[in-house]
Amino acid sequence: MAGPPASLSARDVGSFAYLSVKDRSPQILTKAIDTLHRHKSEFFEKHGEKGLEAEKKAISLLSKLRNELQTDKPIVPLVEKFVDTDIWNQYLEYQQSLLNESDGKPRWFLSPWLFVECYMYRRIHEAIIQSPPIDDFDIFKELKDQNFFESQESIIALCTHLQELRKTIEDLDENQLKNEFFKVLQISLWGNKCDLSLSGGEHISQKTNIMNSLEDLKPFILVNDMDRLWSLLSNCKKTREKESVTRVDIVLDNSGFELITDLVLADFLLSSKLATKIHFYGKTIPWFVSDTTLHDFNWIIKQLKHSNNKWVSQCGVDWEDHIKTGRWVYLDHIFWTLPHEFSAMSQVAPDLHAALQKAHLIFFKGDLNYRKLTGDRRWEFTVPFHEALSGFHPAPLCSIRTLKAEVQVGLQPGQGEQLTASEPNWLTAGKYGVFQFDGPL
Ligand SMILES: O=P(O)(O)OC[C@H]1O[C@](O)(CO)[C@@H](O)[C@@H]1O
Ligand SMILES: [Mn+2]
Repeated sequence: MAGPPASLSARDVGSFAYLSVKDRSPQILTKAIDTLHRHKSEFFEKHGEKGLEAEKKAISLLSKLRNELQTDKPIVPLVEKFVDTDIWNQYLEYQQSLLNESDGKPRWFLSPWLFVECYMYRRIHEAIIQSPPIDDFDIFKELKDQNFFESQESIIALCTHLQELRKTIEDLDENQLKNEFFKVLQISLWGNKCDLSLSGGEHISQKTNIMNSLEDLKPFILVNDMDRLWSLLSNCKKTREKESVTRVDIVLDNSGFELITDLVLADFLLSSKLATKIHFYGKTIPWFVSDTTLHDFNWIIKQLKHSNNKWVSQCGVDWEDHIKTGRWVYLDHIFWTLPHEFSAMSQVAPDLHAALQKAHLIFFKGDLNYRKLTGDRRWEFTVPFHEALSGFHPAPLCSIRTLKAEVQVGLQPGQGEQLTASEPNWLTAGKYGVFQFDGPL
């Protein structure tokens, strides 16, 4: 049997992977360096001379990293001891083992894009932890926070919608509840347009009320398995015994506006009783610019709670309560910031895999999760999603993702070709989206 197709890689000159490594990644590193510069006086105030030295050290490490990338140097092992250092270095050896003699060592413009891109963010983290006393500095924090502040109008609209809905939710009939479920799902999907790594760290936020755009955006949903999600969860609700649990896990993506849309979805699942418990998974270290860490998660809920808008602050209060009462649980795991595709999870992180198996449904938010679900490979557009998952089926799962990388499976025959002919960048502009489900019918 033929193996899976080749990985996306910057070795394909002109591909999105190539352009990302060539242009976007150095741009992100430059911004990171600039951020350190701008925080110089803050470091000095906090730590005195030691803070200044640390800032210099981190900048020089990041400049070195940018130079390695731009001159296509071999990928070198991580040096600083951290919980995942050995796993990373083993993975590097594995990548080395895949190469022919003539290719030499894994390199930025040769190796799989998923690997080198994850590696870049892991090296950024290494530069910071090698620079105490500023070793807990989140270099992307201000960008994430800015995205949140700039999306205020849309956040107010979402929180108002949710609070109004909660008042009457008990009175809705099946069909009305289904429609509301579909609305919060679509809000969460389009929330994924707002990541900051696609824009190279340039501001991108949700300035307008997303609620008004849902109808207009429907044609851009290329795979729409929302009905299957409804069947699954409404069935759980109907058949659930009194004290038993329906757990939905959400593998989070970006903080800021997207996180709010995910929390709205999670709140709706509880209020509608489609679920009784939510597990959120975030990142342990700053990742792909805008991804959610525990700090971002707590920060955002606190911000909401202290808002002047009564609906927004009500959301903050309710959500804090969900956490206190254990209906919402935030978890992180080092696996989410490793370079492995998800089909390797049962081997690399059996504990996480076993935890996910206990969910009734898992949502995977965003583009990077989709790339890891499908192994970031050059699949034909019509390959079934189930096949592209390459054996990763811990529980029924659904990718909620706007397309920002050249991988898409599960399309109708001819659909991909037609889009390519009419819109050359349909795979990467974040304009199209999918709800792609895998699980028993
Ligand atoms: O936040 P998301 O949706 O995972 O997107 C991450 C982005 O980073 C990339 O990995 C490229 O750098 C793209 O796949 C995507 O544009
Ligand atoms: Mn992201």
